[in-house]
Amino acid sequence: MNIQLKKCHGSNNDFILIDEITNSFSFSDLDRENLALALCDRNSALGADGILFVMESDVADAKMRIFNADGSEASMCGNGLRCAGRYLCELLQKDEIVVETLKANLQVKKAESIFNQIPTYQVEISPVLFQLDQLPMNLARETLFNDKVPELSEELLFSAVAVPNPHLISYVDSDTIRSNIQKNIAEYVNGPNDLFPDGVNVSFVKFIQEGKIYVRTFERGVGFTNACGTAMSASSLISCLLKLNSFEDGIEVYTNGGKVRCVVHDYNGEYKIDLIGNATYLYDAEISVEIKKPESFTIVQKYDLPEQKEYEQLEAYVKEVINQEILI
Ligand SMILES: N[C@@H](CCC[C@H](N)C(=O)O)C(=O)O
Repeated sequence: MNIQLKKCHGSNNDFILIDEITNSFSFSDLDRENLALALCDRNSALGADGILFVMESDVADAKMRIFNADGSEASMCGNGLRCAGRYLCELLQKDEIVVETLKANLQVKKAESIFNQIPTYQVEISPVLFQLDQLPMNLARETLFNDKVPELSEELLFSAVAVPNPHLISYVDSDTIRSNIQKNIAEYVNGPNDLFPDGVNVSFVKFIQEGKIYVRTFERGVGFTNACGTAMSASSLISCLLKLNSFEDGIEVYTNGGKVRCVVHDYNGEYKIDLIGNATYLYDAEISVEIKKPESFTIVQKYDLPEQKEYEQLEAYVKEVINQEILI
């Protein structure tokens, strides 16, 4: 069969978007898993952090499902929702829509450009759950907020939160960011282990100054990525709870893949986060693929799209900030 796809990114967290609304593919979940394994493989002709499948929904304007590069399905993807949200807004010719995801129906809207003329979308990140059984994380306590987990480190303080995909967050200094500590912890909790039976996204965060943080994330099902939208949102929330930042104020979140703005809302102890950032199209392509043997897919045609040029200016600016604040 032939599949038309769009390659896109949010903060250089890159995705293959497959439209199951316009095309009636009737994939099974095993097909989606195998497509993710084959098409996201960085040694293949495509390569990506995940596949976004957009579909019809009975309860919202449309549905998005996200499959990680290792074929696992995640309940949410913030950077992916900006890309799928843009695609769906354009398809449905609306500026504001509701998208069904695995665990929640989320608002998406076109927003003012975050930098120059870069296409920018705002997505809702919720629900926010602190109970450890929601991640799940096996510790003999109900929640984990800025506390030690001796199984992981004798020094670092961790917070655990599901938004609703699971995140483990530690605020650290630049030396720790540059060390192998994050890699070792993240590989441990994403391998066979007793603490996180389903794995977890692991972020190390550096507070730069009020309203400005840097986040580096090792994603469950992928490895280190340029950025993770739900991780940037969860890290912003933790920064407010740590009183480093304020609720309702914009927080500029820097990553190796770019910069977004997060606004954390506190509705009487119920939290929601707005994640505002780019949704950039890289190219359109058509592949020929045997669905039972997707690893032997070939590219039939590919059209590069011009948007990345503008994004490169944001990348240059962000690189300067990271060099000053993190590397030195
Ligand atoms: N990159 C995403 C999150 C993708 C899912 C994650 N790897 C998981 O398994 O939870 C984002 O932008 O939020």
